[in-house]
Amino acid sequence: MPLNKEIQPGDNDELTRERLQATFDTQQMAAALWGSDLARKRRELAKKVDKLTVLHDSKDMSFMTREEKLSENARKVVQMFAHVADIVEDPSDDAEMFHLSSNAIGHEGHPFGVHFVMFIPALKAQADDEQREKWLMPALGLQLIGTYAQTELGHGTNLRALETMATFDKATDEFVIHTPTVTALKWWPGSLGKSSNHAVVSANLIIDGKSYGHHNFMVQIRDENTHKPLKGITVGDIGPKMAYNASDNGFLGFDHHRIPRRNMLMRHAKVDKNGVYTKPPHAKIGYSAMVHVRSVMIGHQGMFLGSASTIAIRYSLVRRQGEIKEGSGEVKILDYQTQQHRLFPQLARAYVFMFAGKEVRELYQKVLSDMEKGETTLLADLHALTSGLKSVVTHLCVAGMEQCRMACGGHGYSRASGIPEIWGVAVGGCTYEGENMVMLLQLARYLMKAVKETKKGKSLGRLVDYLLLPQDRHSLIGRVPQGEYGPHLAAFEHIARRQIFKVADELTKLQDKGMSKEIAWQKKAVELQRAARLHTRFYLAACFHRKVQSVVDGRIREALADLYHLHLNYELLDMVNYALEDAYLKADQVDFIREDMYRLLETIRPNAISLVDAFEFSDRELRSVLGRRDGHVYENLYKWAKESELNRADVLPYFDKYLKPMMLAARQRSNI
Ligand SMILES: CCCCCCCC/C=C\CCCCCCCCCCCCCCCC(=O)SCCNC(=O)CCNC(=O)[C@H](O)C(C)(C)COP(=O)(O)OP(=O)(O)OC[C@H]1O[C@@H](n2cnc3c(N)ncnc32)[C@H](O)[C@@H]1OP(=O)(O)O
Ligand SMILES: Cc1cc2nc3c(=O)[nH]c(=O)nc-3n(C[C@H](O)[C@H](O)[C@H](O)COP(=O)(O)OP(=O)(O)OC[C@H]3O[C@@H](n4cnc5c(N)ncnc54)[C@H](O)[C@@H]3O)c2cc1C
Repeated sequence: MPLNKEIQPGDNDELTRERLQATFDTQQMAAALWGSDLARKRRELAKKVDKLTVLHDSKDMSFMTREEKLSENARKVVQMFAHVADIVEDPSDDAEMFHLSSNAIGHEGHPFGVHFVMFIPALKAQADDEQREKWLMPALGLQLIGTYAQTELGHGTNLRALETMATFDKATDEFVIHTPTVTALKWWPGSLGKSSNHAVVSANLIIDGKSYGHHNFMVQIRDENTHKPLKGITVGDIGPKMAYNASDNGFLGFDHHRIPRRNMLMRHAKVDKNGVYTKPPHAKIGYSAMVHVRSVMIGHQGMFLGSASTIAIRYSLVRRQGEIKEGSGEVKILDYQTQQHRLFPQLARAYVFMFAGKEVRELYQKVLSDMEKGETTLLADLHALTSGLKSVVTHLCVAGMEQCRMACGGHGYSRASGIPEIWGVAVGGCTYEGENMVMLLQLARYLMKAVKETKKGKSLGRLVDYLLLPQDRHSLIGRVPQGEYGPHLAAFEHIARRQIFKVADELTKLQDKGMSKEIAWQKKAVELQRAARLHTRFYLAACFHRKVQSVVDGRIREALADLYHLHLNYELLDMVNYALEDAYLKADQVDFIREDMYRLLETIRPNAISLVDAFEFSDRELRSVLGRRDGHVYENLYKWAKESELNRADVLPYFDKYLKPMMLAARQRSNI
């Protein structure tokens, strides 16, 4: 059977020649990336969105004001829901809906962003059956628009310091929600500023003067008809951000606002009409909406990096600049080793982040179904895994996207490339859902506990089983036949294990000297977050290995294995100091890794375009002139620039108002 190579009439010949070199079928690679069912659904929904003009951007968002962006995306999201039954197979499938939303709306936000990402998951996990009936059904049916209001002006990370109060009033069977200080104002919730009319609000539960810590409450914030804030509620937009400006992130304050007792989400923790409090089965069960987003972020961040890699690699095959051999003509910039070294490792990361995203979602679903039965054993594992992945993946994604931008030279800096907006959205991920450093330290806590168990000969969980294995003193990289990469993966494991035990020992030594546990933790915090990063990077490499092993088609497995081996080499070199510290690797082995990496760059080069085609991002979804599938970049860059609002007239008023008078005056002075 001929291989599918994504060639279409009207494509730039350069790209067609590139595509013809592929050693694999791109649709089969797409199936490996997304899963065959989702890959098919994505392809079909993209075609349908192409035909539905009401879902198309009315103009490029780069040329819009913030209010125009909000209005445009509100229009599109409403149209999207109006046509949803004709476009997707299963509107309750988050993945399918997310891809529809990426195609039709893009990534700059819309009024239902946090509604679907946090508000609904919070209700699913934390509302009891009666409450689900009351709010979840209307929320799914779009009868209300919700947000998740947890962060305050004064505190986002330290949830124990949140100040918003929910004081139980036994006499009226109500909670009084109150914002006692300016720092207690809710700050940041997506779509809160101008769009939402309901919020899941985190507030300190106070009964008879005793605080029970923060819990989640359903609060209606705006009138359903007039959309005006309800009495006792102050709400508004927090202003423009680095990116994500079609979202109205907002502030929210309460002045002794009363809600019924049954508005506390009571699936796990409960308060009865006498003010008797029932504890949840796990203290952090109320954090489940955050864990949900962390788990979905991994794959989505992989998509962002995949988008940037697609843009940069396609453009690098159209752009010619300079000669490698004098007189032989200008080369495609992707033929430079430096360009390949800049881009292919990012492509490999995008692949593994998407694979890890899939694995972590499976674990999340398992934990969620366990939670339904009151079983919470795996919650700590999931929290540790998502905390580490969330932090490492967002950090590497934005670093990788910046490489992609720079790899596009000047045009990468233009919004026409599409990279600045997705970079801006992705970089937010380093902060939202738990600031990265803080979340790494959460994983480090788990790892330190795991060390304690290991010393008793036990494992804390599957993710840390490797801590029980003995440490090898020397790596076998370069000492086994070429083409065997087991020792590379073993090196990731070695580096992670060594750092984890090293910092655990250092903590013990400090405490043995009389230092408190908390101060010792502070003294070793940087080393602890390093341990968490190394553990996560080992997890990612092992995940890539599992994926390659699972692929049945030989051609796909071979092409994926090239990316996997490049990933092993590139990441090991990035962390090589850890392996040199204890002479686990020797200089000749590091040279071996480098040379193998350069070899792999050459091997991957002919497959480069098909490896990015396999993401199957439609042009509508990519929103990039540089990353166009057909490769017709230059004529379209010119067309795009002409759309700039500055080109509406040859002379703009500011010239007559400021510059002309200044120049006239200068000329007059020089004539005197
Ligand atoms: C229109 C159609 C659309 C369709 C859409 C379809 C669906 C699409 C789906 C998803 C899309 C997803 C994203 C897509 C990307 C798009 C781009 C833009 C989107 C923007 C959206 C942004 C949303 C962002 C929202 C937010 O940011 S909400 C606020 C988040 N806030 C935080 O994360 C706060 C961080 N802080 C904390 O979590 C905690 O305070 C802390 C740091 C963990 C410490 O907590 P605490 O003080 O309470 O605990 P400790 O004392 O430190 O620890 C005690 C023990 O508890 C353990 N622990 C802590 N947390 C947990 C947990 N969650 N689970 C389990 N255990 C936990 C901890 O480990 C300690 O254990 P111990 O054993 O060591 O004692
Ligand atoms: C785009 C975007 C969307 C958001 N959407 C929402 C939303 O819908 N709902 C919502 O409730 N919130 C939302 N947020 C808020 C977000 O969750 C918080 O900003 C985030 O959790 C970080 O908290 P912070 O702002 O308090 O940072 P801070 O904690 O003030 O972080 C500042 C610095 O202090 C360090 N630091 C803080 N604590 C520690 C510690 N214990 N140990 C070591 N270092 C520490 C951090 O590492 C960081 O370097 C959003 C934020 C963004 C950017």
